[in-house]
Amino acid sequence: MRKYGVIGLGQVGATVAYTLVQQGIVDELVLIDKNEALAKAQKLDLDDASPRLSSTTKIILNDYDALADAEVLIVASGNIGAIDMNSSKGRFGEYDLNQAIVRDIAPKIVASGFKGILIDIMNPCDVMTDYLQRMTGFPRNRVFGTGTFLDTARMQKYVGQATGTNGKNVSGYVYGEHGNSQFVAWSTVSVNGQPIKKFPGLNLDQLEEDARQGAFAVMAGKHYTNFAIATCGVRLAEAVSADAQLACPVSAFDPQFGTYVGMPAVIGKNGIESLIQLELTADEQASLAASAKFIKSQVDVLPGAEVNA
Ligand SMILES: NC(=O)c1ccc[n+]([C@@H]2O[C@H](COP(=O)([O-])OP(=O)(O)OC[C@H]3O[C@@H](n4cnc5c(N)ncnc54)[C@H](O)[C@@H]3O)[C@@H](O)[C@H]2O)c1
Repeated sequence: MRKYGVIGLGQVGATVAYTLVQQGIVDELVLIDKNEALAKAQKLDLDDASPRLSSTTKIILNDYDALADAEVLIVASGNIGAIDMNSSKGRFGEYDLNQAIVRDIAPKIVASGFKGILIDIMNPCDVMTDYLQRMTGFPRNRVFGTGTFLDTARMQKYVGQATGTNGKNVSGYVYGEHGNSQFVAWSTVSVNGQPIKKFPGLNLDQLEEDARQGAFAVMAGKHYTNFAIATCGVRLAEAVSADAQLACPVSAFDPQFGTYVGMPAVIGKNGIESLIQLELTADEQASLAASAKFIKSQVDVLPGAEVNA
């Protein structure tokens, strides 16, 4: 029996839940949101789909205890309305509100006896992932964030468009913060197996900026993003369940920096199975260190963050 949990049933959590139910990925799904009416409505809506689906998912509502035997817990709580599109704070518009969410949910997750892998989506993603790990005290391999998995998909899409290639055939990674200090490590990027430097005339700075601003391009029209991030979250959860040993960029704890930061890692049944340390250029290494330093500075000041630092 496969059982997952999702905390936060707004645009992102609801799309994660819908994907899991619609694709028959889980047998049981624990859905949790502090907004009882919303949680109930999401369950009703998903249950209404059940007679038309080829699989059946049992949905358990607002019961932390039911997480005890869940394999994966996806944290998609947050306050998307706190992000001001016109502010340079970006995802840090949610910083104050979402750190309080961590302090609310972390003890409840621990008390539930949850023993699985926790995947954080909540923004600012690297900071909240690190804080969740510290406040739960779970081993670091069992907690990771979606990090730059989505930013890397955006980079693949834009590089694919610029080179007339399907983005699936673009490899390489966006490193660093899921936020302003992220960067494309161009030394890792190739198109159909050819290094990016073999494609002259590309405006790499613009492509990097397009990937960095990808969320805001979507938010300009609908004030949230959901499909791509839910796809990323579900893909990572499935990689855990299948012990896929999937190499992909996520927000993982790097002892070198003492914090969570976006970098390639191998995902399997233990969560982060290993970090992939690529030989970056000196500039890329410096950008990664600077991004990690910024993330750590934002976590270290949070109440209680010193406990499991
Ligand atoms: N990492 C990424 O790449 C990425 C991409 C998109 C969105 N996000 C983030 O995901 C989060 C969710 O986005 P959204 O658009 O669904 O936001 P949303 O505001 O629509 O939904 C958040 C939900 O969390 C619930 N919630 C708040 N506090 C809670 C608590 N203490 N316990 C349980 N539930 C609680 C709210 O009731 C709400 O239903 C945000 O932080 C957003 O910035 C991250």
